[in-house]
Formats: sequence, structure tokens, C-alpha cells
Amino acid sequence: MGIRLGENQYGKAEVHLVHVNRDTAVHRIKDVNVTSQLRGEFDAVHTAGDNSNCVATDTQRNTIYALAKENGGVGAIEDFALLLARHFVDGFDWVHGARQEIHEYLWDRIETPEGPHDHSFVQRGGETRTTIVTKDGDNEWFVSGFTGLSVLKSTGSEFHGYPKTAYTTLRETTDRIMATDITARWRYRDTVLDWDKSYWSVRATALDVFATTHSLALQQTLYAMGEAVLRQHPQIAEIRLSMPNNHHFLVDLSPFGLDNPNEVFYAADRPYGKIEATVERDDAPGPGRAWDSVPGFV
Ligand SMILES: O=c1[nH]c(=O)c2[nH]c(=O)[nH]c2[nH]1
Repeated sequence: MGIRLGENQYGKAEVHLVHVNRDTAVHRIKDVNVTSQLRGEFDAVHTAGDNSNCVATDTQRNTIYALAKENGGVGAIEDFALLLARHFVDGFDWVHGARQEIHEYLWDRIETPEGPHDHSFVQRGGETRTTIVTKDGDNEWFVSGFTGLSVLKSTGSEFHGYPKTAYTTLRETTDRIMATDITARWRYRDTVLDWDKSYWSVRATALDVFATTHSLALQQTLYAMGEAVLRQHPQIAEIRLSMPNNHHFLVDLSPFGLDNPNEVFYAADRPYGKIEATVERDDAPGPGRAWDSVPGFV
């Protein structure tokens, strides 16, 4: 009977680290959650409990803390993920690859009557900036994005023309609320660039298109967002978007003798439509291992 170890990776998940830059009295903070995973010659640890190659997950955690200090901070999450990946792959002969995923929680300075505060911050809603840097030998891939970017438009959205079956109850509408929590992941085709500038530009494009597209379906809005991101960002090969349709149902106020011209809605939390798509360039380089272990996307 032939049984063998297949693909494997291991490391420390969700190392939540806050770095405070105290160079001036105006502090800067970086709040990141790092998941480090290594790939390589780890057969013996699985099949024989031989740990001689096993860079302990505890060591991986400490390395994350130590490199944040030695590096003078985290910087752009893409750069920090690459630093970690190279540290492990270049530092141990038997580590052939690494997957470093970082989520960044965004904080704004608290606005006071005297202006933005020096060292007090307020977290920015549910938005999380993300990156996954995958290294396999000399190949390096970057998939960045955001999750939890919640948006709503109170008009400018229609939905009609769909097939009516024996089970269709949905009424056609020419004016509805459209609301979603955008998760986006895009694969870069460049490996050296201004990651921060790129992030804020992609985010701005996505929001602008959501706001200004008169929508006939959430699918259409999603595609328009992806298309605009690719048109305006040559450094990006493809973008994957996952957008729940957070339904808002008009409340029937007629029992109370009241009309309801699109004013009072019941915001349902489940079930929700789940709309996902990849928008890609014809001439994009292949993804290699960029999407390995990235679940939940088409
Ligand atoms: O934008 C939408 N797309 C759908 O596929 C769909 N299905 C549905 O019930 N409502 C909507 N809205």
C-alpha cells in the first residue's frame, strides 16, 4: 500500500503585533496580524517525529517580533511579509518556500478641537488591509487586498429581467438599496513598487465605481469595479472580488395606514446573496503558487 506525505506547510498563525514608532512626539502605530508558514524538507518531522529541520512555530513567532524591531517597524505589509519570507527561505537550506499572510487593522488619529491627536487613535470601521506573500525558491508572488469594506448606496440600483419560476417571489425593482462588504484580493505582476500608494489607489477606484455605477445587478457592479481597477493599475494582473448582497427589504407599513416610498427598510443579516468573480487580463503572467491556500474565491 503506497501512502506518502503530500503538500504541507506549518507555522504560527495570527501573531498580533502592534508597533509604536516614537521617533517624534507624534507617534505612528502599525497594527498587524501575521500568519507565517514554511514549506520545504519536512517529511521526517511528519513521518518519524524527527524535528531536526523543524523551525519551531514558537521561533517563527519570535522572529516576527524581532524583525519588526530590527527593521525599525513594519512598514508596508507587503515589504514586511517579503522580509519574513526571505529571512526563512534564505536562512535555512531546507526551507524552500514560505507563505506570509498579514492583515493590517487601520487606525486614524482622533480628531480633537486642537487637531489630530499625537498618540490617541480610533480604529477605522471593519476595513482590514491584507497581503499574502508567497515565496518558492527564487519566485515571489504578491496577493494584496482588503476585507470588510462595507458600502451602501441608497438609490442607483435596480434588479429586474430575471427568469420567473414557480418559486419566484422576488418583485422587480427599479430603485433599491445596494449594500455589500467588499473582500478584494488582487495579484500583482510587479514585485517592486510603492505598495501603500497602490493600495489606496485601488481602494479609491473600487469605491468610486461602486458609487458612480448605476447598477442593474450586483454582478455588474462587481465586474465594473474589477475592470476599472485593472485599467487604472497596470501593475495588477487579476483581481478577485467577493461581495455579499446585504438585502434591505422595504417594510410594509400599510397595516399602520402609512405609505413607505423607499424610506423604511428591514436590514436582513442572512441569508444573503453571495456574488464572486475574478476579473483578469488576457496577457497576465500565470499565477504560479500565488493563490495556494487562499480559500473562498473562484
Ligand atoms: O444584484 C442582484 N443579483 C442577483 O443575482 C440577485 N438575486 C436576487 O434575489 N437579488 C439579486 N440582486
